[in-house]
Amino acid sequence: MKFTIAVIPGDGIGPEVITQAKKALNAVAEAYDHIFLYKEAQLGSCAIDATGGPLPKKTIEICKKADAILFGAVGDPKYDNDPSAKVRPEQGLLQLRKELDLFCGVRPLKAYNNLIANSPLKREIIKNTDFIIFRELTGGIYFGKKELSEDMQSASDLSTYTVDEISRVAHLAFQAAQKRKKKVTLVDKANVLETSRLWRKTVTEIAKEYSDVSLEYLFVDNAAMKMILNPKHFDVILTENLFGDMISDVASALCGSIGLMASSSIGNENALFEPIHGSYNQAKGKDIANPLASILSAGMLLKYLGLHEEADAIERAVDKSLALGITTEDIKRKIQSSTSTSKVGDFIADYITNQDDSNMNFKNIHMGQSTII
Ligand SMILES: NC(=O)c1ccc[n+]([C@@H]2O[C@H](COP(=O)([O-])OP(=O)(O)OC[C@H]3O[C@@H](n4cnc5c(N)ncnc54)[C@H](O)[C@@H]3O)[C@@H](O)[C@H]2O)c1
Ligand SMILES: CC(C)[C@H](C(=O)O)[C@@H](O)C(=O)O
Ligand SMILES: [Mg+2]
Repeated sequence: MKFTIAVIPGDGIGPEVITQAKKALNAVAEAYDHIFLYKEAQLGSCAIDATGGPLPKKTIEICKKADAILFGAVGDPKYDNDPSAKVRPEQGLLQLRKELDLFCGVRPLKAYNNLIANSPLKREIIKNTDFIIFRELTGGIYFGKKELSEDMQSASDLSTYTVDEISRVAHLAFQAAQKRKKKVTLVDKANVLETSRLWRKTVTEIAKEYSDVSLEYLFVDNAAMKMILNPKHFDVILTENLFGDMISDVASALCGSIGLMASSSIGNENALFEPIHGSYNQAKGKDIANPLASILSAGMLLKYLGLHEEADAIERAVDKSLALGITTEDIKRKIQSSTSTSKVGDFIADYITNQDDSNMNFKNIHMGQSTII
């Protein structure tokens, strides 16, 4: 089959990790006889440099025409460290989410058996953790009116939610729970925020349509604590935009590194796939960033296109790289040395091509100073 994929490498480590995800997609294309046509587009700091704005019109056009979008990361310290900058790279990503109405952020977290020792949590606490965050992505405080007073002595960000905005993401969360352990945890701050109370009321009503799914409520501060003390408590977490951003980074740390956590941003017409991490500019160009979150995002993209077997091939290759310890430094095992971003990508692509490891020459895969055999 033939698919057009919009590819937005973005800033910092974005291009490096997206190169590895494309290697995996190319290996899938070859092994399963598909054609992936890549249309590259700019977004973020690189787009500001090239066009003056973070989201060129051309990028929107390319994304709208594509079957799916693969995205790296945005952000640059020159904007992070300048609170008065009016144009910012992140605005490009937020505008794209809004423009394409990508209202549902899906962020799965699974504890890999081969990485249990890399978790900051005790083995018995992290083992078998498997939950998924449904994060509302186009509403709330991210998109409300922002104001800075003329004397610059006060500022405000407005958070607004409508019943419709809450309902559409809630339905997707309940439907996902029906295929999993049948439990939705609504994470909010209903003891303080009016928007959270609207979330509770709306989600409680919707839950009646899913009698096979149980609904529980947790305040976000308690949820963050529980995620560390007892992550197995969770199945599907449903939450608003800002809380979803925060708890997904907390979740990513549980399995050992944010460099492992993939995501999709789903709308009715389009879908974008991206690692949840940022542009990690300290690592830019060093070939040390973990590419697995991007590679796994490419796997989610394949599932979205209906290519389930192909997505499984990516997941198997990732599992194998973890089993063999062919990993970047953020998840290396104590007794092993790490390898580079590009070598991890090469391994994954080779493994997909060969479908197993019997034809592979591991001697080519250098583990820092040593080789793995
Ligand atoms: N979706 C996005 O594009 C996105 C997400 C988060 C942050 N940002 C932007 O990225 C820039 C940097 O933000 P930040 O430092 O807060 O977050 P970050 O995710 O870029 O990095 C935080 C830390 O996570 C680790 N990390 C991140 N990606 C990794 C990878 N692939 N492999 C190994 N370790 C990894 C590193 O230890 C890093 O110091 C900012 O400009 C921010 O706005 C963009
Ligand atoms: C870059 C930023 C706008 C973005 C967000 O806050 O949504 C990021 O942190 C994420 O998690 O995708
Ligand atoms: Mg984030």
